[in-house]
Amino acid sequence: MSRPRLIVIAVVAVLLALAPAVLGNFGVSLLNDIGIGALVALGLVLLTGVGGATSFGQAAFVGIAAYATAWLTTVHHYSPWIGLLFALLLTGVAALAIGLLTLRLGGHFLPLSTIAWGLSIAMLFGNIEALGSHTGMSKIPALSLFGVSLVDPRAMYYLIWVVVGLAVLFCHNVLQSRSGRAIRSLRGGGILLASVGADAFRVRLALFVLAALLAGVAGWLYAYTNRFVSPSPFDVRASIEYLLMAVAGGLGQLTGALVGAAVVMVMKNALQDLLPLFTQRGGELQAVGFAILFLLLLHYARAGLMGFVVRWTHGRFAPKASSAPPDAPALAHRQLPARGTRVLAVRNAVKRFGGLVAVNDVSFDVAAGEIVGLIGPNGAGKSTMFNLLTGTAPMTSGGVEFLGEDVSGLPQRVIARRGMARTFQHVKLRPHMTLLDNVALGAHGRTGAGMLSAGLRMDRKEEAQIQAEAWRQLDRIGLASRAHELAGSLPLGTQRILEIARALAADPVLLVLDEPAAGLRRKEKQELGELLRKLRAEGVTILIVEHDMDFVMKLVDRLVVMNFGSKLTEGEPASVRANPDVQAAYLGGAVAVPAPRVDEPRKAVAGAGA
Ligand SMILES: Nc1ncnc2c1ncn2[C@@H]1O[C@H](COP(=O)(O)OP(=O)(O)OP(=O)(O)O)[C@@H](O)[C@H]1O
Repeated sequence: MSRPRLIVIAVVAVLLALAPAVLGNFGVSLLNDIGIGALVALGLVLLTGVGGATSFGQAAFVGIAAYATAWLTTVHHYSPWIGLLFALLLTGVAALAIGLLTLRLGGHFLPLSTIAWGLSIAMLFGNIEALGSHTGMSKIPALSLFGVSLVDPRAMYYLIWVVVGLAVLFCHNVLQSRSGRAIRSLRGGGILLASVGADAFRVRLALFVLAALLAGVAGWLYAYTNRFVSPSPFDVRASIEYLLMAVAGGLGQLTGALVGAAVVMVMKNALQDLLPLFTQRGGELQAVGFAILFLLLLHYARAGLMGFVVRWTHGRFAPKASSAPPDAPALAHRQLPARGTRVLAVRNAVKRFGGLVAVNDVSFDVAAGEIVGLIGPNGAGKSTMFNLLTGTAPMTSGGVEFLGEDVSGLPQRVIARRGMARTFQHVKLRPHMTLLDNVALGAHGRTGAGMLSAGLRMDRKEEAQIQAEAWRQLDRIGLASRAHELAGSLPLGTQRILEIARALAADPVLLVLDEPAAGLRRKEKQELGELLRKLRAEGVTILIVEHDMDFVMKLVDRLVVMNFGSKLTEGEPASVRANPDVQAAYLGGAVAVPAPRVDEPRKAVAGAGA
């Protein structure tokens, strides 16, 4: 960690430690509320800010935990610590059930569904007699820790802020881990994650449960801080307040949760004190005040207050990145099949999009250690074929065998984990992640550390291996010196090469490349060609779609040519080049002479199709 960052953390910790000594009861209670709010907002920073799933129902999880522990300790007189376990269990199970039902909803439907369950859970609290209906439950016993009673808010203060500190550390660790890279890639879409062997739904579900558990811890602390629970602090209005905290502080920064909670709580209290001086309708105006703050933030400070701080410091407080790979043993390597054995067999593949037959009864094989080019004019069905064989899209009929096993119908992530890695025609990198993190994501399917072990830093050994692998692959493509730059800062052509490094980090048997040379300069193309030849020499099998005929002809062992969705022919480059049908497909039959170099098939075909 950088020195200035350590100093800032130390100063904040000392100030927080000294605060109860100098603040009155009101100040301490306010800081307690800020700490509890920060825990919920922390979950929202992860879920909404990083993971891209907006929740308007987080207060319901606070409520579930608060009521669970209140009920267990007041009605059944269990220890508050058993109450904590019960509260977290109930919150986790509720989040799992709600997540399973709603997280597959796309677009605006997910936030809408969070409003629905947020409303219904809060209403439920008010309608259950055993939970005190609308009056709630009081006389929650005080907490005690190592024989010390925490009945005094000053004593609770230390517990709350130690928990907040530990929660921030846990979330920070998670974000820097294998799970964290998957979470940070959620906005890149399910296909990207599946291509590295990850299940986007499971990642989102785990994140949803983590955010709910943070809200659950907040609920447990709430119950013992206030020693009274009633339905209203857990309704959708409270959820919106938590969301406002996360937005105000900065959805992209964990520390934004703390800053946002402080801003919203202080503002809420200030409005509560000030508005009655001017009007009797202070309560209503307070809601208007918050609405205006929300609008101003969305217009002028979407990155929140911490976004300003990050920009102001120019990232100087960012953790110091290591400029060398860690010294760690290599990740386990896959046994590559013997050269010449069949790696891939596509059998009578058909794909229909409504009335359009994009792939029509195509069959071909790819053997271990060869480079096969899939070529054809624009719209021939090459990318669709890639999507079918990688499991990205389902076939209408036909089958695919990979390494001797039928993989037709298997999810993309399962096929990826069996050793098929791909790149995309439209590059799918995470622009705000470093080159190193983007490549490390590729090793997801080879490793297994989950969120819990990452949060507790029990994944150190595996993480060092992943980092070492990512450095190795970056070095292979000549980008190691730029490891800590953001992927979005690279030119498009270089981003394509970075995608290859990510695919290589998966230790593939078959590398499926969709137009890797597009946008590359001459020298970069030469280097790419050298890299692919080197990979072939190492035993990696490569299937490549490419429009640059010069590049393809010099590189591949065999070509499969598609036209209008069907296979036109296949064979060695020289024979394919001399094939009149192929020339006709590329040049529309307008020129019947052999074309030794077809530089721009797109233009030729555009002319042909006209
Ligand atoms: N999701 C889709 N829905 C409907 N039609 C599609 C879809 N994807 C592809 N197509 C159509 O299928 C045909 C084949 O497209 P595809 O992208 O596979 O061709 P291609 O050979 O990869 O072309 P290019 O070289 O331009 O990338 C095209 O007519 C395209 O419009």
